[in-house]
Amino acid sequence: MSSSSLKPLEDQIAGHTEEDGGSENIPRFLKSDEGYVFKPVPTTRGGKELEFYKSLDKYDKTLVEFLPKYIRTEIVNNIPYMGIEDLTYGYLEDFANVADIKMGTRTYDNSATEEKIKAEEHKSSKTTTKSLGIRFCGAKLVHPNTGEKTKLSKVWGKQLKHDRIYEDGIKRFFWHPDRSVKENQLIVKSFLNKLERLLTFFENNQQFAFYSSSLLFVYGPTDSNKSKLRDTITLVSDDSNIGISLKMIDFAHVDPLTPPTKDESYIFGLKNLISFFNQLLSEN
Ligand SMILES: O=P(O)(O)O[C@@H]1[C@@H](OP(=O)(O)O)[C@H](OP(=O)(O)O)[C@H](O)[C@H](OP(=O)(O)O)[C@H]1OP(=O)(O)O
Ligand SMILES: Nc1ncnc2c1ncn2[C@@H]1O[C@H](COP(=O)(O)OP(=O)(O)O)[C@@H](O)[C@H]1O
Repeated sequence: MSSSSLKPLEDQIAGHTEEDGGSENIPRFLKSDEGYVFKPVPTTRGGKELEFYKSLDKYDKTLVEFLPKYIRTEIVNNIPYMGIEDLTYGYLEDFANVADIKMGTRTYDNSATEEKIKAEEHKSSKTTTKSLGIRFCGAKLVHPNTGEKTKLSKVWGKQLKHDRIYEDGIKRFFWHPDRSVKENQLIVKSFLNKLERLLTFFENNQQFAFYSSSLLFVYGPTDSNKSKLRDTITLVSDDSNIGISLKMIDFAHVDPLTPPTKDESYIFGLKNLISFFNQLLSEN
Protein backbone atom coordinates (compact mmCIF):
# COMPACT_ATOMS: atom_id res chain seq x y z
CA MET A 1 0.00 0.00 0.00
CA SER A 2 1.33 3.48 -0.82
CA SER A 3 1.42 6.23 1.77
CA SER A 4 -0.84 8.29 -0.55
CA SER A 5 -3.75 6.01 0.32
CA LEU A 6 -3.48 7.08 3.96
CA LYS A 7 -5.99 9.72 5.09
CA PRO A 8 -6.29 11.72 8.32
CA LEU A 9 -8.02 9.82 11.14
CA GLU A 10 -11.09 12.02 11.61
CA ASP A 11 -12.11 10.00 14.64
CA GLN A 12 -8.95 10.79 16.60
CA ILE A 13 -10.43 12.16 19.78
CA ALA A 14 -7.41 12.57 22.05
CA GLY A 15 -3.63 12.64 21.95
CA HIS A 16 -1.56 14.91 19.80
CA THR A 17 -3.72 16.33 17.02
CA GLU A 18 -3.48 18.92 14.27
CA GLU A 19 -4.66 21.65 16.65
CA ASP A 20 -2.43 20.39 19.47
CA GLY A 21 0.80 18.84 18.23
CA GLY A 22 2.30 19.08 21.73
CA SER A 23 5.86 19.96 22.60
CA GLU A 24 7.29 17.81 19.78
CA ASN A 25 4.76 19.13 17.24
CA ILE A 26 3.66 15.62 16.37
CA PRO A 27 1.38 15.29 13.30
CA ARG A 28 -2.06 13.74 13.55
CA PHE A 29 -2.83 10.05 13.07
CA LEU A 30 -3.59 8.62 9.62
CA LYS A 31 -5.80 5.71 8.60
CA SER A 32 -6.02 3.23 5.74
CA ASP A 33 -9.12 1.82 4.03
CA GLU A 34 -8.05 -1.65 5.13
CA GLY A 35 -8.82 -0.85 8.75
CA TYR A 36 -5.54 0.31 10.27
CA VAL A 37 -4.59 3.52 12.00
CA PHE A 38 -1.06 4.86 11.60
CA LYS A 39 0.31 6.59 14.66
CA PRO A 40 3.34 8.91 14.24
CA VAL A 41 6.35 7.65 16.14
CA PRO A 42 7.84 10.65 17.96
CA THR A 43 11.59 10.70 18.25
CA THR A 44 11.95 10.70 22.01
CA ARG A 45 9.21 8.44 23.34
CA GLY A 46 7.71 6.65 20.33
CA GLY A 47 10.42 4.01 20.07
CA LYS A 48 9.33 2.48 23.36
CA GLU A 49 5.73 2.06 22.20
CA LEU A 50 6.77 0.63 18.84
CA GLU A 51 9.04 -1.92 20.55
CA PHE A 52 6.18 -2.87 22.84
CA TYR A 53 3.86 -3.53 19.89
CA LYS A 54 6.50 -5.43 17.98
CA SER A 55 6.96 -7.93 20.81
CA LEU A 56 3.25 -8.71 21.23
CA ASP A 57 3.63 -12.41 20.46
CA LYS A 58 5.75 -12.87 23.62
CA TYR A 59 3.02 -11.64 25.97
CA ASP A 60 0.31 -13.25 28.05
CA LYS A 61 -2.66 -14.18 25.81
CA THR A 62 -5.14 -12.34 28.02
CA LEU A 63 -3.11 -9.17 27.49
CA VAL A 64 -2.76 -9.68 23.73
CA GLU A 65 -6.56 -9.95 23.50
CA PHE A 66 -6.66 -6.35 24.77
CA LEU A 67 -4.15 -4.82 22.36
CA PRO A 68 -4.73 -3.67 18.79
CA LYS A 69 -2.59 -5.82 16.49
CA TYR A 70 0.50 -4.19 15.02
CA ILE A 71 1.03 -4.70 11.27
CA ARG A 72 3.88 -2.59 9.96
CA THR A 73 5.59 0.80 9.98
CA GLU A 74 5.19 3.24 7.06
CA ILE A 75 7.31 6.32 6.37
CA VAL A 76 5.26 9.41 5.46
CA ASN A 77 7.03 12.76 4.92
CA ASN A 78 10.15 11.24 6.50
CA ILE A 79 8.29 10.37 9.69
CA PRO A 80 7.73 6.75 10.76
CA TYR A 81 4.11 5.80 11.52
CA MET A 82 3.22 2.54 13.24
CA GLY A 83 0.22 0.70 11.83
CA ILE A 84 -2.19 -0.85 14.34
CA GLU A 85 -5.76 -2.13 14.04
CA ASP A 86 -8.31 0.68 13.72
CA LEU A 87 -10.79 0.03 16.51
CA THR A 88 -13.45 2.12 14.77
CA TYR A 89 -13.27 -0.07 11.66
CA GLY A 90 -16.33 -2.25 11.03
CA TYR A 91 -18.76 0.25 12.53
CA LEU A 92 -21.31 2.08 10.44
CA GLU A 93 -19.46 5.11 9.09
CA ASP A 94 -19.98 8.10 11.40
CA PHE A 95 -22.01 6.11 13.94
CA ALA A 96 -19.25 4.85 16.24
CA ASN A 97 -19.23 6.23 19.79
CA VAL A 98 -15.62 6.55 20.97
CA ALA A 99 -14.19 7.35 24.42
CA ASP A 100 -10.58 7.50 25.54
CA ILE A 101 -10.19 6.95 29.29
CA LYS A 102 -6.71 7.35 30.77
CA MET A 103 -6.08 4.71 33.40
CA GLY A 104 -4.18 4.78 36.67
CA THR A 105 -3.31 7.20 39.43
CA ARG A 106 0.28 7.54 38.21
CA THR A 107 0.91 9.09 34.80
CA TYR A 108 4.71 9.26 34.53
CA ASP A 109 7.26 6.52 34.03
CA ASN A 110 10.56 5.70 35.72
CA SER A 111 12.51 7.97 33.38
CA ALA A 112 10.52 11.08 34.36
CA THR A 113 12.46 14.09 35.60
CA GLU A 114 11.58 15.78 38.91
CA GLU A 115 9.93 18.52 36.89
CA LYS A 116 7.80 16.06 34.87
CA ILE A 117 6.77 14.20 38.06
CA LYS A 118 5.72 17.47 39.65
CA ALA A 119 3.72 18.52 36.60
CA GLU A 120 1.98 15.13 36.27
CA GLU A 121 1.19 14.95 39.99
CA HIS A 122 -0.23 18.43 39.93
CA LYS A 123 -2.47 17.48 36.97
CA SER A 124 -3.49 14.23 38.69
CA SER A 125 -4.51 15.97 41.90
CA LYS A 126 -6.64 18.48 39.98
CA THR A 127 -8.47 15.75 38.05
CA THR A 128 -10.11 12.38 38.65
CA THR A 129 -6.78 10.67 37.92
CA LYS A 130 -5.71 10.84 41.55
CA SER A 131 -9.03 10.18 43.26
CA LEU A 132 -10.38 7.50 40.89
CA GLY A 133 -7.51 6.34 38.69
CA ILE A 134 -9.56 7.22 35.60
CA ARG A 135 -9.85 10.36 33.46
CA PHE A 136 -11.70 11.04 30.23
CA CYS A 137 -9.18 12.28 27.64
CA GLY A 138 -11.92 12.82 25.06
CA ALA A 139 -15.05 11.28 23.63
CA LYS A 140 -17.34 11.37 20.63
CA LEU A 141 -21.00 10.61 21.20
CA VAL A 142 -23.45 9.88 18.42
CA HIS A 143 -27.19 10.24 18.94
CA PRO A 144 -28.63 6.76 18.25
CA ASN A 145 -31.55 8.08 16.15
CA THR A 146 -30.44 11.33 14.56
CA GLY A 147 -26.71 10.60 14.21
CA GLU A 148 -25.95 14.03 15.69
CA LYS A 149 -22.40 14.13 17.06
CA THR A 150 -21.09 15.63 20.27
CA LYS A 151 -17.34 15.93 20.80
CA LEU A 152 -15.99 16.10 24.32
CA SER A 153 -12.43 17.38 24.62
CA LYS A 154 -9.42 16.73 26.84
CA VAL A 155 -10.18 20.01 28.65
CA TRP A 156 -13.74 18.81 29.33
CA GLY A 157 -12.27 15.58 30.76
CA LYS A 158 -9.92 17.50 33.03
CA GLN A 159 -12.78 19.63 34.34
CA LEU A 160 -15.01 16.65 35.09
CA LYS A 161 -14.81 16.31 38.86
CA HIS A 162 -15.08 13.24 41.06
CA ASP A 163 -18.70 13.87 42.05
CA ARG A 164 -19.87 14.39 38.43
CA ILE A 165 -17.88 11.82 36.46
CA TYR A 166 -20.54 9.12 36.84
CA GLU A 167 -23.51 11.25 35.66
CA ASP A 168 -21.75 13.56 33.19
CA GLY A 169 -19.14 11.15 31.85
CA ILE A 170 -19.88 7.46 32.35
CA LYS A 171 -23.68 7.59 32.17
CA ARG A 172 -23.71 10.20 29.44
CA PHE A 173 -21.46 8.11 27.26
CA PHE A 174 -22.59 4.55 27.98
CA TRP A 175 -26.33 4.89 28.67
CA HIS A 176 -28.36 6.84 26.12
CA PRO A 177 -31.94 7.72 27.19
CA ASP A 178 -33.14 7.39 23.58
CA ARG A 179 -31.92 3.82 23.31
CA SER A 180 -34.02 0.99 24.79
CA VAL A 181 -33.16 -0.10 28.33
CA LYS A 182 -32.47 -3.58 26.97
CA GLU A 183 -29.97 -2.29 24.41
CA ASN A 184 -28.27 -0.04 26.97
CA GLN A 185 -28.01 -3.00 29.33
CA LEU A 186 -26.51 -5.24 26.65
CA ILE A 187 -23.89 -2.63 25.80
CA VAL A 188 -22.95 -2.07 29.45
CA LYS A 189 -22.87 -5.82 30.20
CA SER A 190 -20.63 -6.48 27.20
CA PHE A 191 -18.13 -3.84 28.35
CA LEU A 192 -18.35 -5.07 31.94
CA ASN A 193 -17.52 -8.57 30.84
CA LYS A 194 -14.39 -7.32 29.08
CA LEU A 195 -13.35 -5.10 31.99
CA GLU A 196 -13.58 -8.08 34.32
CA ARG A 197 -11.39 -10.15 32.01
CA LEU A 198 -8.90 -7.30 31.92
CA LEU A 199 -8.90 -7.14 35.72
CA THR A 200 -8.07 -10.86 35.81
CA PHE A 201 -5.04 -10.11 33.66
CA PHE A 202 -3.97 -7.24 35.94
CA GLU A 203 -4.42 -9.35 39.10
CA ASN A 204 -1.86 -11.80 37.69
CA ASN A 205 0.39 -9.35 35.86
CA GLN A 206 3.77 -8.77 37.47
CA GLN A 207 5.52 -7.87 34.23
CA PHE A 208 4.37 -4.39 33.18
CA ALA A 209 3.27 -1.07 34.68
CA PHE A 210 1.01 0.66 32.18
CA TYR A 211 1.61 4.26 33.22
CA SER A 212 -0.42 6.87 31.34
CA SER A 213 -2.05 4.25 29.10
CA SER A 214 -5.69 4.52 28.02
CA LEU A 215 -8.65 2.28 27.39
CA LEU A 216 -10.37 2.99 24.09
CA PHE A 217 -14.10 2.22 24.23
CA VAL A 218 -15.98 2.01 20.93
CA TYR A 219 -19.57 0.97 20.33
CA GLY A 220 -22.39 1.44 17.84
CA PRO A 221 -24.17 -0.14 14.88
CA THR A 222 -21.84 -2.32 12.84
CA ASP A 223 -21.46 -2.23 9.06
CA SER A 224 -23.64 -4.86 7.39
CA ASN A 225 -20.72 -5.68 5.08
CA LYS A 226 -19.60 -8.75 7.02
CA SER A 227 -16.04 -8.67 5.71
CA LYS A 228 -15.55 -5.60 7.88
CA LEU A 229 -16.66 -7.45 11.03
CA ARG A 230 -13.41 -8.57 12.54
CA ASP A 231 -12.54 -9.92 15.94
CA THR A 232 -11.96 -6.51 17.52
CA ILE A 233 -15.80 -6.22 17.59
CA THR A 234 -18.11 -8.19 19.89
CA LEU A 235 -21.81 -8.09 19.05
CA VAL A 236 -23.85 -7.38 22.18
CA SER A 237 -26.25 -10.27 21.39
CA ASP A 238 -26.85 -12.82 18.64
CA ASP A 239 -29.75 -10.89 17.18
CA SER A 240 -28.28 -7.39 17.38
CA ASN A 241 -26.10 -5.41 14.97
CA ILE A 242 -24.73 -3.32 17.85
CA GLY A 243 -21.09 -4.05 18.53
CA ILE A 244 -18.56 -3.01 21.14
CA SER A 245 -14.75 -2.90 21.18
CA LEU A 246 -12.48 -2.34 24.14
CA LYS A 247 -8.71 -2.26 23.87
CA MET A 248 -5.75 -0.74 25.67
CA ILE A 249 -3.86 1.96 23.74
CA ASP A 250 -0.89 4.28 24.27
CA PHE A 251 2.12 2.41 25.57
CA ALA A 252 4.66 5.24 25.49
CA HIS A 253 5.21 4.95 29.25
CA VAL A 254 5.11 1.21 29.91
CA ASP A 255 7.76 0.15 32.43
CA PRO A 256 8.81 -3.21 33.84
CA LEU A 257 7.44 -4.16 37.27
CA THR A 258 9.49 -5.83 39.97
CA PRO A 259 7.71 -9.00 41.17
CA PRO A 260 5.74 -9.50 43.36
CA THR A 261 4.53 -5.94 42.69
CA LYS A 262 1.31 -5.42 40.74
CA ASP A 263 0.24 -2.37 38.76
CA GLU A 264 -1.88 -1.05 41.64
CA SER A 265 -2.22 2.37 40.01
CA TYR A 266 -4.09 0.80 37.05
CA ILE A 267 -5.98 -1.78 39.13
CA PHE A 268 -7.46 0.99 41.30
CA GLY A 269 -8.85 2.72 38.19
CA LEU A 270 -10.13 -0.51 36.70
CA LYS A 271 -12.02 -1.41 39.88
CA ASN A 272 -13.60 2.04 39.97
CA LEU A 273 -14.67 1.70 36.34
CA ILE A 274 -16.17 -1.73 37.07
CA SER A 275 -18.12 -0.23 40.02
CA PHE A 276 -19.53 2.48 37.75
CA PHE A 277 -20.64 -0.11 35.19
CA ASN A 278 -22.31 -2.15 37.95
CA GLN A 279 -24.01 1.03 39.15
CA LEU A 280 -25.41 1.60 35.63
CA LEU A 281 -26.95 -1.87 35.70
CA SER A 282 -28.30 -1.73 39.25
CA GLU A 283 -29.82 1.75 38.85
CA ASN A 284 -31.65 1.09 35.61
O1 LIG B 1 2.78 18.53 24.80
P1 LIG B 1 1.49 18.80 25.47
O2 LIG B 1 1.31 20.20 25.91
O3 LIG B 1 0.31 18.27 24.71
O4 LIG B 1 1.59 17.99 26.82
C1 LIG B 1 1.19 16.66 26.95
C2 LIG B 1 0.21 16.62 28.09
O5 LIG B 1 -0.92 17.36 27.74
P2 LIG B 1 -1.40 18.61 28.63
O6 LIG B 1 -0.55 19.74 28.22
O7 LIG B 1 -1.26 18.25 30.07
O8 LIG B 1 -2.83 18.79 28.23
C3 LIG B 1 -0.20 15.18 28.31
O9 LIG B 1 -1.08 15.18 29.38
P3 LIG B 1 -2.43 14.33 29.42
O10 LIG B 1 -2.34 13.26 28.37
O11 LIG B 1 -3.51 15.33 29.15
O12 LIG B 1 -2.44 13.81 30.79
C4 LIG B 1 1.00 14.32 28.69
O13 LIG B 1 1.54 14.80 29.91
C5 LIG B 1 2.04 14.41 27.60
O14 LIG B 1 3.18 13.83 28.07
P4 LIG B 1 3.58 12.35 27.70
O15 LIG B 1 3.61 12.31 26.21
O16 LIG B 1 2.49 11.47 28.25
O17 LIG B 1 4.89 12.20 28.36
C6 LIG B 1 2.40 15.82 27.26
O18 LIG B 1 3.15 15.74 26.06
P5 LIG B 1 4.67 16.17 25.93
O19 LIG B 1 4.71 17.64 26.16
O20 LIG B 1 5.43 15.40 26.98
O21 LIG B 1 5.02 15.76 24.55
N1 LIG C 1 -6.07 1.56 17.51
C1 LIG C 1 -6.80 2.66 17.39
N2 LIG C 1 -7.96 2.65 16.70
C2 LIG C 1 -8.71 3.77 16.56
N3 LIG C 1 -8.39 4.96 17.09
C3 LIG C 1 -7.23 5.03 17.78
C4 LIG C 1 -6.39 3.90 17.98
N4 LIG C 1 -5.32 4.28 18.73
C5 LIG C 1 -5.50 5.59 18.99
N5 LIG C 1 -6.63 6.04 18.43
C6 LIG C 1 -7.17 7.43 18.48
O1 LIG C 1 -6.10 8.33 18.70
C7 LIG C 1 -6.25 8.98 19.97
C8 LIG C 1 -4.89 9.18 20.62
O2 LIG C 1 -4.24 7.95 20.80
P1 LIG C 1 -2.96 7.78 21.73
O3 LIG C 1 -2.28 6.51 21.38
O4 LIG C 1 -3.38 7.95 23.14
O5 LIG C 1 -2.08 9.03 21.28
P2 LIG C 1 -1.00 9.94 22.06
O6 LIG C 1 0.18 9.05 22.34
O7 LIG C 1 -0.72 11.03 21.07
O8 LIG C 1 -1.65 10.42 23.32
C9 LIG C 1 -7.21 8.11 20.75
O9 LIG C 1 -7.93 8.86 21.71
C10 LIG C 1 -8.11 7.58 19.65
O10 LIG C 1 -9.11 8.52 19.30
